[in-house]
Amino acid sequence: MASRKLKFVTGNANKLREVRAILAQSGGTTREVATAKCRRAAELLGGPCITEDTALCFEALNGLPGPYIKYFLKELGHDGLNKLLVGFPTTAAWALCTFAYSAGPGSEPILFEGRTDGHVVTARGDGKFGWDPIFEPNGTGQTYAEMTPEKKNSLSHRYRALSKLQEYLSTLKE
Ligand SMILES: O=P(O)(O)OP(=O)(O)OP(=O)(O)OC[C@H]1O[C@@H](n2cnc3c(O)ncnc32)[C@H](O)[C@@H]1O
Ligand SMILES: [Mg+2]
Repeated sequence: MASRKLKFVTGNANKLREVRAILAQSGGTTREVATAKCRRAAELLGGPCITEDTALCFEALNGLPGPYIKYFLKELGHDGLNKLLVGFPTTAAWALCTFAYSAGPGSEPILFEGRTDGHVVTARGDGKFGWDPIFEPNGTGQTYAEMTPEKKNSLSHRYRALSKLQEYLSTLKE
């Protein structure tokens, strides 16, 4: 199957420089992890599939733990993740969700990213899901764990990525 590389068309070198910088910031590694997972899933399934990866990125640590958050959370817990940032000038962080769609084995996965910006805080709320208690999206005054599911799903990294995926899938149906 022909690979479908997406091309950014511009005659403006400044646009290109800024788009490159912003994409690099959103994590080359995150996209590599998401692409590899989806490619492998499509091979194993022998058909089209969707996978999802979630990263939690600390500004003070240049985006780490990023896609490795699962292991950091497991080993350090909510408290340990807060302690990681002691001594740094900022607790700013962003949650990044990457959906990957593959049309089937050998077909290059297409990625859909959603980002929500916020801060890492001392755990608050009823934490049933991962790092929800320690992530407070900007302007909400609540951690993900303190929000109703409806509220989280109206502003979350996952909601934003899924909107893009949904839009793409709706164009395939035509
Ligand atoms: O099989 P997969 O889909 O990979 O599921 P996973 O649990 O391994 O998930 P990831 O590899 O994406 O790792 C992300 C980590 O972040 C956690 N996580 C993912 N989405 C989250 C969210 O919306 N709120 C809080 N924690 C989340 C999740 O529990 C993992 O510990
Ligand atoms: Mg995983």
